[in-house]
Amino acid sequence: MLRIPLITESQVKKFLTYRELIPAIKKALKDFSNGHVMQPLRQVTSVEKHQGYLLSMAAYNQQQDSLSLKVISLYPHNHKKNLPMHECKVFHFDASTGQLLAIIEAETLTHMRTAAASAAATEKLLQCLAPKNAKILAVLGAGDQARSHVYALMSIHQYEKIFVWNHTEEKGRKLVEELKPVFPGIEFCPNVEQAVSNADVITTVTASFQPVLLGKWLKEAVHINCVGACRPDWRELDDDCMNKCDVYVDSYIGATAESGDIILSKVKVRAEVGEVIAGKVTKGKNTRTLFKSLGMAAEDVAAASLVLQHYQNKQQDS
Ligand SMILES: NC(=O)c1ccc[n+]([C@@H]2O[C@H](COP(=O)([O-])OP(=O)(O)OC[C@H]3O[C@@H](n4cnc5c(N)ncnc54)[C@H](O)[C@@H]3O)[C@@H](O)[C@H]2O)c1
Ligand SMILES: O=C(O)[C@@H]1CCCCN1
Repeated sequence: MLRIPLITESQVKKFLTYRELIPAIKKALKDFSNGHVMQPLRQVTSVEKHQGYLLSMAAYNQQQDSLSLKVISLYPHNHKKNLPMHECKVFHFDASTGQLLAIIEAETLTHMRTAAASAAATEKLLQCLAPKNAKILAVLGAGDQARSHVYALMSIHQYEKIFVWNHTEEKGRKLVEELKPVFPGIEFCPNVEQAVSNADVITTVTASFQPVLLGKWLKEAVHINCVGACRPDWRELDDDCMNKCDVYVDSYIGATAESGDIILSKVKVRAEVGEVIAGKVTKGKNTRTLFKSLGMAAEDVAAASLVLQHYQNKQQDS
Protein backbone atom coordinates (compact mmCIF):
# COMPACT_ATOMS: atom_id res chain seq x y z
CA MET A 1 0.00 0.00 0.00
CA LEU A 2 1.27 3.47 -0.92
CA ARG A 3 1.96 5.62 2.16
CA ILE A 4 0.94 9.28 1.95
CA PRO A 5 3.68 11.47 3.41
CA LEU A 6 2.82 13.79 6.29
CA ILE A 7 5.01 16.88 5.95
CA THR A 8 5.50 18.23 9.44
CA GLU A 9 5.65 21.77 10.82
CA SER A 10 9.40 21.51 11.34
CA GLN A 11 9.93 20.45 7.72
CA VAL A 12 7.69 23.28 6.46
CA LYS A 13 9.74 25.75 8.53
CA LYS A 14 12.92 24.51 6.81
CA PHE A 15 11.42 24.52 3.32
CA LEU A 16 9.65 27.90 3.16
CA THR A 17 11.52 31.19 2.83
CA TYR A 18 10.07 34.61 2.06
CA ARG A 19 12.59 34.94 -0.77
CA GLU A 20 10.76 32.16 -2.62
CA LEU A 21 7.32 32.53 -1.11
CA ILE A 22 6.65 36.23 -1.81
CA PRO A 23 7.14 35.87 -5.61
CA ALA A 24 5.06 32.66 -5.55
CA ILE A 25 2.21 34.40 -3.71
CA LYS A 26 2.40 37.40 -6.06
CA LYS A 27 1.97 34.99 -8.95
CA ALA A 28 -0.93 33.24 -7.18
CA LEU A 29 -2.71 36.59 -6.63
CA LYS A 30 -2.16 37.49 -10.27
CA ASP A 31 -3.26 34.06 -11.56
CA PHE A 32 -6.39 34.34 -9.42
CA SER A 33 -7.31 37.80 -10.72
CA ASN A 34 -6.58 36.69 -14.29
CA GLY A 35 -9.17 33.91 -13.89
CA HIS A 36 -6.67 31.03 -13.92
CA VAL A 37 -7.68 29.66 -10.51
CA MET A 38 -10.80 27.64 -9.75
CA GLN A 39 -11.60 28.71 -6.21
CA PRO A 40 -15.12 28.37 -4.83
CA LEU A 41 -16.01 30.60 -1.91
CA ARG A 42 -14.74 28.80 1.17
CA GLN A 43 -17.24 26.76 3.10
CA VAL A 44 -17.72 27.86 6.71
CA THR A 45 -19.29 25.45 9.19
CA SER A 46 -20.42 27.16 12.42
CA VAL A 47 -19.81 25.38 15.71
CA GLU A 48 -22.16 27.72 17.56
CA LYS A 49 -22.06 25.98 20.92
CA HIS A 50 -18.30 26.66 21.19
CA GLN A 51 -18.19 29.92 19.20
CA GLY A 52 -15.96 28.31 16.60
CA TYR A 53 -15.88 27.63 12.86
CA LEU A 54 -14.43 25.05 10.52
CA LEU A 55 -13.45 26.29 7.07
CA SER A 56 -12.68 24.30 3.93
CA MET A 57 -10.67 26.07 1.29
CA ALA A 58 -10.08 24.40 -2.07
CA ALA A 59 -8.38 25.67 -5.21
CA TYR A 60 -7.02 24.46 -8.52
CA ASN A 61 -4.45 26.67 -10.22
CA GLN A 62 -4.62 25.88 -13.94
CA GLN A 63 -1.34 27.64 -14.67
CA GLN A 64 0.54 25.59 -12.09
CA ASP A 65 -1.66 22.51 -12.57
CA SER A 66 -1.78 22.35 -8.82
CA LEU A 67 -4.66 21.27 -6.58
CA SER A 68 -5.20 21.39 -2.83
CA LEU A 69 -7.69 21.64 -0.02
CA LYS A 70 -6.99 23.29 3.33
CA VAL A 71 -9.13 22.54 6.34
CA ILE A 72 -8.74 25.15 9.08
CA SER A 73 -10.48 25.73 12.39
CA LEU A 74 -11.18 29.26 13.62
CA TYR A 75 -11.71 29.63 17.37
CA PRO A 76 -11.39 33.34 18.18
CA HIS A 77 -11.66 32.87 21.95
CA ASN A 78 -8.86 30.30 22.16
CA HIS A 79 -6.33 32.88 23.33
CA LYS A 80 -8.16 32.86 26.71
CA LYS A 81 -7.22 29.16 26.98
CA ASN A 82 -3.70 29.82 25.75
CA LEU A 83 -4.47 27.84 22.60
CA PRO A 84 -3.87 28.90 19.00
CA MET A 85 -6.82 30.40 17.14
CA HIS A 86 -6.33 28.12 14.13
CA GLU A 87 -5.35 24.55 13.49
CA CYS A 88 -5.00 23.35 9.91
CA LYS A 89 -3.85 20.80 7.36
CA VAL A 90 -3.41 21.03 3.61
CA PHE A 91 -4.27 18.04 1.44
CA HIS A 92 -2.21 18.37 -1.73
CA PHE A 93 -3.33 16.33 -4.75
CA ASP A 94 -1.92 15.28 -8.10
CA ALA A 95 -4.13 17.41 -10.35
CA SER A 96 -3.86 14.96 -13.26
CA THR A 97 -5.05 11.87 -11.37
CA GLY A 98 -6.72 13.17 -8.20
CA GLN A 99 -4.34 11.07 -6.09
CA LEU A 100 -3.36 12.52 -2.72
CA LEU A 101 0.35 13.43 -2.83
CA ALA A 102 0.88 14.72 0.70
CA ILE A 103 -0.76 15.97 3.86
CA ILE A 104 0.95 19.10 5.11
CA GLU A 105 0.82 20.49 8.64
CA ALA A 106 -0.18 24.00 7.70
CA GLU A 107 0.07 26.40 10.64
CA THR A 108 3.45 27.83 9.57
CA LEU A 109 2.35 27.66 5.94
CA THR A 110 -0.71 29.80 6.82
CA HIS A 111 1.28 32.31 8.89
CA MET A 112 3.88 32.70 6.14
CA ARG A 113 1.64 32.77 3.06
CA THR A 114 -0.64 35.37 4.70
CA ALA A 115 2.33 37.58 5.59
CA ALA A 116 3.74 37.06 2.09
CA ALA A 117 0.44 38.30 0.60
CA SER A 118 0.61 41.42 2.80
CA ALA A 119 4.25 41.95 1.79
CA ALA A 120 3.31 41.65 -1.90
CA ALA A 121 0.44 44.13 -1.46
CA THR A 122 2.60 46.52 0.55
CA GLU A 123 5.34 46.47 -2.06
CA LYS A 124 2.88 47.14 -4.87
CA LEU A 125 0.60 49.70 -3.20
CA LEU A 126 3.22 51.64 -1.28
CA GLN A 127 5.11 52.40 -4.47
CA CYS A 128 3.81 55.91 -4.99
CA LEU A 129 4.52 56.78 -1.35
CA ALA A 130 8.21 56.35 -2.04
CA PRO A 131 8.80 53.11 -0.12
CA LYS A 132 12.45 54.02 0.40
CA ASN A 133 11.26 56.75 2.75
CA ALA A 134 9.01 54.47 4.77
CA LYS A 135 10.57 54.36 8.22
CA ILE A 136 7.93 53.21 10.67
CA LEU A 137 5.96 49.97 10.74
CA ALA A 138 3.16 49.49 13.28
CA VAL A 139 1.78 46.06 14.10
CA LEU A 140 -1.49 45.75 16.05
CA GLY A 141 -1.65 42.28 17.57
CA ALA A 142 1.10 40.07 18.92
CA GLY A 143 0.22 36.53 17.88
CA ASP A 144 1.50 34.22 15.15
CA GLN A 145 0.47 36.52 12.31
CA ALA A 146 2.13 39.49 14.00
CA ARG A 147 5.42 37.57 14.12
CA SER A 148 5.21 36.37 10.50
CA HIS A 149 4.26 39.86 9.30
CA VAL A 150 7.32 41.42 10.96
CA TYR A 151 9.60 38.90 9.22
CA ALA A 152 7.87 39.18 5.82
CA LEU A 153 7.61 42.98 5.79
CA MET A 154 11.19 43.41 6.99
CA SER A 155 12.32 41.05 4.21
CA ILE A 156 11.16 43.54 1.58
CA HIS A 157 12.01 46.81 3.31
CA GLN A 158 14.14 47.77 6.32
CA TYR A 159 11.91 49.89 8.60
CA GLU A 160 13.91 51.81 11.21
CA LYS A 161 11.23 51.40 13.88
CA ILE A 162 8.61 48.73 14.48
CA PHE A 163 5.92 49.54 17.04
CA VAL A 164 3.94 46.60 18.37
CA TRP A 165 0.68 47.17 20.22
CA ASN A 166 -1.43 44.45 21.79
CA HIS A 167 -4.57 44.58 23.91
CA THR A 168 -2.75 42.59 26.56
CA GLU A 169 0.56 44.19 27.38
CA GLU A 170 2.24 40.99 28.55
CA LYS A 171 1.80 39.23 25.19
CA GLY A 172 2.92 42.33 23.27
CA ARG A 173 6.08 42.71 25.34
CA LYS A 174 6.83 38.99 25.02
CA LEU A 175 6.78 39.16 21.23
CA VAL A 176 8.99 42.26 21.24
CA GLU A 177 11.49 40.56 23.54
CA GLU A 178 11.56 37.53 21.23
CA LEU A 179 12.10 39.62 18.07
CA LYS A 180 14.49 42.25 19.50
CA PRO A 181 17.71 40.26 18.82
CA VAL A 182 16.73 40.02 15.12
CA PHE A 183 15.10 43.47 14.76
CA PRO A 184 16.71 45.89 17.23
CA GLY A 185 14.34 48.72 16.19
CA ILE A 186 11.28 46.93 17.56
CA GLU A 187 9.45 48.35 20.59
CA PHE A 188 6.25 47.70 22.47
CA CYS A 189 3.87 50.66 22.49
CA PRO A 190 1.13 50.53 25.17
CA ASN A 191 -0.96 53.18 23.41
CA VAL A 192 -2.49 52.22 20.07
CA GLU A 193 -2.83 55.81 18.82
CA GLN A 194 0.85 56.48 19.49
CA ALA A 195 1.80 53.21 17.79
CA VAL A 196 0.07 54.15 14.51
CA SER A 197 0.02 57.94 14.25
CA ASN A 198 3.47 58.25 12.63
CA ALA A 199 3.46 54.89 10.91
CA ASP A 200 4.06 54.55 7.16
CA VAL A 201 2.74 50.99 7.17
CA ILE A 202 0.22 49.53 9.62
CA THR A 203 -0.71 45.88 9.88
CA THR A 204 -3.72 44.75 11.93
CA VAL A 205 -3.49 41.10 12.96
CA THR A 206 -5.83 40.76 15.91
CA ALA A 207 -8.68 38.47 16.94
CA SER A 208 -10.81 41.53 17.67
CA PHE A 209 -14.51 41.82 16.71
CA GLN A 210 -14.45 45.64 17.16
CA PRO A 211 -12.31 48.29 15.43
CA VAL A 212 -8.81 48.56 16.87
CA LEU A 213 -7.62 51.10 14.25
CA LEU A 214 -9.43 54.43 13.81
CA GLY A 215 -9.27 56.68 10.76
CA LYS A 216 -8.64 59.81 12.84
CA TRP A 217 -5.19 58.47 13.79
CA LEU A 218 -3.89 57.94 10.24
CA LYS A 219 -1.23 60.18 8.78
CA GLU A 220 -1.58 61.62 5.27
CA ALA A 221 0.32 58.83 3.52
CA VAL A 222 0.00 55.33 4.86
CA HIS A 223 -0.50 51.76 3.72
CA ILE A 224 -2.59 49.40 5.88
CA ASN A 225 -2.76 45.60 5.76
CA CYS A 226 -5.94 44.49 7.52
CA VAL A 227 -5.59 40.76 8.16
CA GLY A 228 -8.05 39.89 10.95
CA ALA A 229 -11.88 40.26 11.10
CA CYS A 230 -12.83 37.53 8.65
CA ARG A 231 -16.56 37.32 9.48
CA PRO A 232 -19.31 39.58 8.05
CA ASP A 233 -20.02 41.12 11.49
CA TRP A 234 -16.42 41.46 12.73
CA ARG A 235 -14.40 44.67 12.44
CA GLU A 236 -10.76 45.69 12.88
CA LEU A 237 -11.09 49.16 11.32
CA ASP A 238 -13.73 51.86 11.77
CA ASP A 239 -15.78 53.40 8.92
CA ASP A 240 -13.62 56.52 8.90
CA CYS A 241 -10.50 54.44 8.32
CA MET A 242 -12.16 52.45 5.52
CA ASN A 243 -13.43 55.63 3.84
CA LYS A 244 -10.10 57.46 4.03
CA CYS A 245 -8.29 54.76 2.06
CA ASP A 246 -8.33 53.30 -1.43
CA VAL A 247 -9.37 49.75 -0.65
CA TYR A 248 -7.85 46.68 -2.33
CA VAL A 249 -8.77 43.05 -1.62
CA ASP A 250 -7.44 39.58 -2.41
CA SER A 251 -10.81 38.49 -3.88
CA TYR A 252 -13.89 40.63 -4.63
CA ILE A 253 -16.16 37.64 -4.06
CA GLY A 254 -14.52 36.72 -0.75
CA ALA A 255 -14.39 40.29 0.53
CA THR A 256 -17.99 41.14 -0.26
CA ALA A 257 -19.22 37.88 1.31
CA GLU A 258 -17.00 37.73 4.41
CA SER A 259 -15.40 41.03 5.43
CA GLY A 260 -17.29 42.99 8.10
CA ASP A 261 -14.99 45.96 7.45
CA ILE A 262 -16.09 46.07 3.81
CA ILE A 263 -19.74 45.00 4.16
CA LEU A 264 -20.62 47.23 7.13
CA SER A 265 -18.68 50.32 6.02
CA LYS A 266 -20.22 49.95 2.51
CA VAL A 267 -16.91 51.12 1.08
CA LYS A 268 -16.26 50.71 -2.63
CA VAL A 269 -13.46 48.27 -3.40
CA ARG A 270 -11.00 49.73 -5.91
CA ALA A 271 -9.44 46.49 -7.15
CA GLU A 272 -7.98 43.11 -6.34
CA VAL A 273 -4.28 43.23 -5.52
CA GLY A 274 -3.79 40.60 -8.25
CA GLU A 275 -5.18 43.08 -10.80
CA VAL A 276 -2.60 45.65 -9.68
CA ILE A 277 0.18 43.04 -9.88
CA ALA A 278 -1.05 42.06 -13.36
CA GLY A 279 -0.88 45.73 -14.42
CA LYS A 280 -4.62 45.85 -15.19
CA VAL A 281 -5.33 48.55 -12.60
CA THR A 282 -3.01 51.36 -11.68
CA LYS A 283 -2.80 52.73 -8.19
CA GLY A 284 -5.04 55.77 -7.58
CA LYS A 285 -4.07 59.23 -6.33
CA ASN A 286 -5.12 58.63 -2.74
CA THR A 287 -1.99 58.43 -0.59
CA ARG A 288 -3.75 56.13 1.85
CA THR A 289 -4.10 52.54 0.70
CA LEU A 290 -5.58 49.52 2.40
CA PHE A 291 -5.27 45.83 1.64
CA LYS A 292 -8.14 43.84 3.16
CA SER A 293 -6.79 40.31 3.34
CA LEU A 294 -9.12 37.38 3.99
CA GLY A 295 -6.80 34.67 2.78
CA MET A 296 -7.30 32.52 -0.29
CA ALA A 297 -6.94 28.84 -1.15
CA ALA A 298 -4.96 30.01 -4.20
CA GLU A 299 -2.24 31.14 -1.77
CA ASP A 300 -2.30 27.78 0.03
CA VAL A 301 -1.91 25.92 -3.28
CA ALA A 302 1.13 28.05 -4.16
CA ALA A 303 2.76 27.57 -0.75
CA ALA A 304 1.95 23.83 -0.66
CA SER A 305 3.49 23.37 -4.13
CA LEU A 306 6.72 24.93 -2.89
CA VAL A 307 6.71 22.72 0.20
CA LEU A 308 6.14 19.60 -1.90
CA GLN A 309 8.91 20.54 -4.35
CA HIS A 310 11.41 20.89 -1.50
CA TYR A 311 10.18 17.69 0.11
CA GLN A 312 10.60 15.74 -3.14
CA ASN A 313 14.06 17.23 -3.77
CA LYS A 314 15.11 16.16 -0.30
CA GLN A 315 13.78 12.63 -0.86
CA GLN A 316 15.83 12.38 -4.08
CA ASP A 317 18.99 13.56 -2.30
CA SER A 318 18.72 11.01 0.48
N1 LIG B 1 -6.19 37.05 6.10
C1 LIG B 1 -5.69 35.86 6.25
O1 LIG B 1 -5.26 35.23 5.29
C2 LIG B 1 -5.55 35.26 7.62
C3 LIG B 1 -4.92 34.02 7.80
C4 LIG B 1 -4.77 33.54 9.09
C5 LIG B 1 -5.25 34.28 10.17
N2 LIG B 1 -5.89 35.45 9.95
C6 LIG B 1 -6.42 36.25 11.04
O2 LIG B 1 -5.38 37.03 11.62
C7 LIG B 1 -5.69 37.30 12.98
C8 LIG B 1 -4.53 36.88 13.86
O3 LIG B 1 -4.32 35.49 13.74
P1 LIG B 1 -3.17 34.76 14.61
O4 LIG B 1 -2.99 33.41 13.99
O5 LIG B 1 -2.01 35.65 14.77
O6 LIG B 1 -3.92 34.58 15.99
P2 LIG B 1 -3.27 34.60 17.46
O7 LIG B 1 -4.27 33.97 18.36
O8 LIG B 1 -1.90 34.05 17.42
O9 LIG B 1 -3.17 36.16 17.78
C9 LIG B 1 -4.32 36.94 17.98
C10 LIG B 1 -3.91 38.27 18.58
O10 LIG B 1 -5.10 39.05 18.77
C11 LIG B 1 -5.11 39.54 20.13
N3 LIG B 1 -6.50 39.71 20.56
C12 LIG B 1 -7.35 38.78 21.03
N4 LIG B 1 -8.53 39.35 21.31
C13 LIG B 1 -8.41 40.66 21.02
C14 LIG B 1 -9.29 41.77 21.12
N5 LIG B 1 -10.54 41.63 21.56
N6 LIG B 1 -8.83 42.98 20.74
C15 LIG B 1 -7.58 43.14 20.27
N7 LIG B 1 -6.72 42.12 20.17
C16 LIG B 1 -7.12 40.90 20.53
C17 LIG B 1 -4.35 38.48 20.92
O11 LIG B 1 -3.86 39.02 22.14
C18 LIG B 1 -3.24 38.14 19.94
O12 LIG B 1 -2.20 39.07 20.01
C19 LIG B 1 -6.98 36.53 13.27
O13 LIG B 1 -8.08 37.37 13.13
C20 LIG B 1 -6.99 35.46 12.19
O14 LIG B 1 -8.25 34.94 11.89
C21 LIG B 1 -6.05 35.96 8.71
O1 LIG C 1 -7.11 32.19 4.88
C1 LIG C 1 -6.95 31.59 5.92
O2 LIG C 1 -6.25 30.60 6.01
C2 LIG C 1 -7.67 32.06 7.17
C3 LIG C 1 -8.71 31.10 7.57
C4 LIG C 1 -9.42 31.55 8.78
C5 LIG C 1 -9.96 32.91 8.60
C6 LIG C 1 -8.93 33.88 8.14
N1 LIG C 1 -8.24 33.37 6.99
